[in-house]
Amino acid sequence: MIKIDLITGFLGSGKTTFIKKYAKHLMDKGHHIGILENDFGAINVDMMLLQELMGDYCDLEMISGGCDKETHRRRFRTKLIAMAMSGYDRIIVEPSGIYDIDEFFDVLHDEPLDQWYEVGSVIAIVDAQIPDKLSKEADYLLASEAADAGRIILSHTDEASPEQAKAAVKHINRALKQIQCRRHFDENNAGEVLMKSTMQLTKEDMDALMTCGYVSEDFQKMDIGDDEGFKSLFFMNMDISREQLARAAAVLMNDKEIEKKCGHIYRIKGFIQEADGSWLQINAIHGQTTVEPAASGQSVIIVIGEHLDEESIRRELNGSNRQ
Ligand SMILES: Nc1nc2c(ncn2[C@@H]2O[C@H](COP(=O)(O)OP(=O)(O)OP(=O)(O)O)[C@@H](O)[C@H]2O)c(=O)[nH]1
Repeated sequence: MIKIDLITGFLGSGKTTFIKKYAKHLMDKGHHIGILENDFGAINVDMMLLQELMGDYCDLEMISGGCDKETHRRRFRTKLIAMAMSGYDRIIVEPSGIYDIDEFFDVLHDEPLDQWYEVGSVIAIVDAQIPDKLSKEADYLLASEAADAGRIILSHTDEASPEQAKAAVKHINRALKQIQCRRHFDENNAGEVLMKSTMQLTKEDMDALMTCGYVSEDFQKMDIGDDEGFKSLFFMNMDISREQLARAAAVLMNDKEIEKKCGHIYRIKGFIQEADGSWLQINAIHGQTTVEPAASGQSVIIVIGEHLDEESIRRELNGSNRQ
């Protein structure tokens, strides 16, 4: 049987960062792995970020999104059928930051996939700096991902205070209660919740994560509709400098007046090209923007959030809202 791992986590929690490390660890152990990027967006930035892993023992596959839930489920299934013939012994699935976890279990329970695959580790990555108040939909995603996880990694703990980390676990428990799930995580127990930055995970941590399994818990489902709430917007070929982008990202994510016009933004990511042709990778979470050189890229800025207004955001990125 091929083992299949699911790595969930809200926008910007650290899934891609974790997968880079986890995949290397699995390859060092002699596994032949496939990474399936299961993204709802039209362009898969994460796929570009994982390119460096590709080689004899690792392949990347992607399900292109921009479709309704049923089509996505069908594409996921078809992809797994093809991947079962490709000689992998372990598959890692990274869904988009907004994901209905049922799709994973339902597809794997159906024939013929149930004959070929067994669920390995279900790992939920939760940002220790998660805001105390989230929308109903965001709380549902948080709880549904935690409910079945074999382990939770509480990421960004290097930036968070111990109180913030405890508050994040309390938040998960509150969200679980809201969906009538009995599962409860102990704020002081390092067993089920690994309180560590994704950058600081050791080989021993990875060994434990490889075998952490999953938990089957019942909870009340919520239908996160295809068109309401969360949205990913793609701004292609923007003529924007790194300074202008950092400024716009800070305003878009922190300014309450701008939020009224543009919507609630959780995440901005993408690439911009410098005048000399080199690429910069942009990552904005918690209203903080980091810009780092990237080996390659595509001229796109992705803005993800709730109730977004595309034109207002475009104007803000162009710096024209305040003129
Ligand atoms: N300080 C700190 N930064 C982190 C940690 N994990 C990830 N990051 C950074 O947070 C940003 C987002 O990380 P990603 O790994 O891209 O997050 P993701 O969950 O794949 O994000 P989405 O693609 O939006 O779903 C990047 O700038 C990472 O370098 C962590 O534990 N600590």
